[in-house]
Amino acid sequence: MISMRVIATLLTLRKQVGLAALDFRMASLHLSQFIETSRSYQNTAALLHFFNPETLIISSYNAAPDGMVGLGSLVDRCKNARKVELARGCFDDTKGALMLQNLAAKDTSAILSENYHKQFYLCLGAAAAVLKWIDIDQGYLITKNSLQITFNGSFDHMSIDATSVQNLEIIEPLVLDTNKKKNKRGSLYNVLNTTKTVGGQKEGLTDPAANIRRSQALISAVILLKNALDVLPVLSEVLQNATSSLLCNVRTSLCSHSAYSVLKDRIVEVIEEDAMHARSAFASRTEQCFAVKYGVDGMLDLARRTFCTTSAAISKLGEKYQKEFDLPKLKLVYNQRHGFHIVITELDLQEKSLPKSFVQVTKRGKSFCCSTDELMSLNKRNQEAAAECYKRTGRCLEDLAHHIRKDIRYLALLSESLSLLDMMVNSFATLVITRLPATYVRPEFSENGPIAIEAGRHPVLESIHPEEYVPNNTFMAESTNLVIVTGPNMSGKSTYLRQVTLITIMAHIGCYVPASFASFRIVDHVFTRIGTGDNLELNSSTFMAEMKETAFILQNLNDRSLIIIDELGRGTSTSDGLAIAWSSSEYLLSLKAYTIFATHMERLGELATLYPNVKTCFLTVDIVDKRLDFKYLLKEGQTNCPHYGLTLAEISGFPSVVVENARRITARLQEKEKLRLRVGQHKFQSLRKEYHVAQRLFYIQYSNMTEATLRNYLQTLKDSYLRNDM
Ligand SMILES: Nc1ncnc2c1ncn2[C@@H]1O[C@H](COP(=O)(O)OP(=O)(O)OP(=O)(O)O)[C@@H](O)[C@H]1O
Repeated sequence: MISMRVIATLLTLRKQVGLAALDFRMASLHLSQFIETSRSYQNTAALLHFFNPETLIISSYNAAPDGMVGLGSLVDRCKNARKVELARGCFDDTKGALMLQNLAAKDTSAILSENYHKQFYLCLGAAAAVLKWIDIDQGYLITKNSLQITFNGSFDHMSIDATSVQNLEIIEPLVLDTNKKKNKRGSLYNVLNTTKTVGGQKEGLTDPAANIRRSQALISAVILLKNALDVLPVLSEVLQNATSSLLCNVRTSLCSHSAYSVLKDRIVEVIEEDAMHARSAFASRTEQCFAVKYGVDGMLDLARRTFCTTSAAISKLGEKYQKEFDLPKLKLVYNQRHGFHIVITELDLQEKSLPKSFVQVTKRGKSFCCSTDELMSLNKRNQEAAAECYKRTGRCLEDLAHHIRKDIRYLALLSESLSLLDMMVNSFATLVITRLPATYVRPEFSENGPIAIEAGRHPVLESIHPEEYVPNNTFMAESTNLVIVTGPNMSGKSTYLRQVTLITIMAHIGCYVPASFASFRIVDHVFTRIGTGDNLELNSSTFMAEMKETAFILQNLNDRSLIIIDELGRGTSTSDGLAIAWSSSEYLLSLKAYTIFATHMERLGELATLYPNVKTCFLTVDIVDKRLDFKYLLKEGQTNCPHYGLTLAEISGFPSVVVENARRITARLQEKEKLRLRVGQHKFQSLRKEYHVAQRLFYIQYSNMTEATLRNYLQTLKDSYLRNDM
């Protein structure tokens, strides 16, 4: 979820929604325009939840189209946002397009062409309103060519609703550990969050409200910019042989652009060639004080001399204390809050007490922190000298900053490209390298092909127990679009469902995936229904929550959705529950969307005898010494561990007479079931066989088998058809 300093504008017309979200921290504007498929604006709500705006601007005229609930209730759901109503005239799409052309950091001819304008007039209108409001009401003016503009239509991105983001533990883990704290390593975001740059982490620009001294921030920004420009020649060399269009684009737009070398020459007229950004407080302070070249400002050179003299005096004072008090391990440490102070551990004190002249004593862990009158006075002079250096350096850099600002569009491109490379290298590529020897593969994509994953693994769970994790395969296609997964409690059903979804998401964000092979049909919406207990806040019962979540999925899915349902219909009577699960499945299998359904209801598996596009799978479990031995291996067919409920009851200490009686009842029920199923199976068996052969032949088009392998495959297919083994 993006937080803070986002202002969003909404404009709707019939079922179309245009949204503009202006993010102050990133100096970026996100435009979206799409057809709202949900009557209660669920897609729009998901987007607003993602942007989490502090202000939400809507048009004062927003009549609800037929059958829609109206914007009012949606806007009320954004509890953190201040609502602002503007006259419809402020949402002028022509003005919006002109403003964006003027403010955009990149060339906008592609996205603001006449075609685009006609098609996406709602989000352009929304953009006009937000830009007008920040100018007139807030007094902010956005500099020309400085705004990053992104556009998401409903056709080229995958949306994940807020509940699914929680269910899949994408940003934060659901499970609380024994200390009631969330396990911070347990989410997909934690696994991928290994980027090194600020942009890569999506943290963004400095918050104007933060209490950072202006000149210090300026010096640090200029040094960082110089360091970024320094790496461009190296980057150009590294990308020399790159073949991907993305990397080639980075090389041509960054490394060969003359604007960057001109900028660097201008910076090194003022800044020392070897000025580096340092992370430690002490090193960064020294770097900042000495960043500007000698001779640029006489007063600055004088302040530096005082800074050096006092720093040297402080260092000598430390040596003096070591000898005088016989404390060879005594250290003088610098931090931003206290400046220089004495640090000595209990152990190094060797049972001596601290000298009387040591004042302001505090204890941190096993160390004492303190100072002396002499050190405090030197510290003060040293701090004043540093402050004077910052002030003077800041002034020296003002001209330079003015010059740099003119090139802001190139800086925006530089920051965006380096953040992108950071994400690709330090997050995605690092993930692959650090998980070796576990395999991560480059996923393949097809327009209408299957989702096929070989030896797929859960990216988060695998990182916790790499040796023990059992990989599993997945195959879903339009001809097998409903997969029913059964298995006892704790056999790994939920994990498998989450694993398939997380692998799909990773593939769609451009990351390698934990599998030995993976191919995907483009998924534009992920839906999940995973029971996580009652929603106390909304006072919904388990059943009600289940129904609401399922209704949401059934109302909003489309042909390219991926749906995972972990149990449905448990919270009501057995017959009603099965009826709901059965009819929802029938609805889902009649569409082109792909669904995986985990359930304890074994009867749901009968769907596979009626519909050829339903596949049943089970997670294998053995019973050893009356105990369940979980294998976590997914196999095709019905469960290999029938009546595990009875086994569990027996292990739990049920009287044997009760268990025996239960076994007799189950056996009688099963006999009747078998008879009924035999009739059904007989009727559909030959049809199913032919369907499966046709399906396999059809999907050969998406494989890249060699001719020899293909011949082999066809022969095996023929043999199993003749053997009746399909
Ligand atoms: N493929 C796997 N390899 C190794 N361990 C696994 C695997 N899948 C699941 N597990 C382990 O099994 C535990 C139980 O898995 P999970 O919660 O998915 O079972 P479940 O069948 O959904 O249970 P329930 O029906 O009670 O919800 C997990 O916490 C995980 O530690």
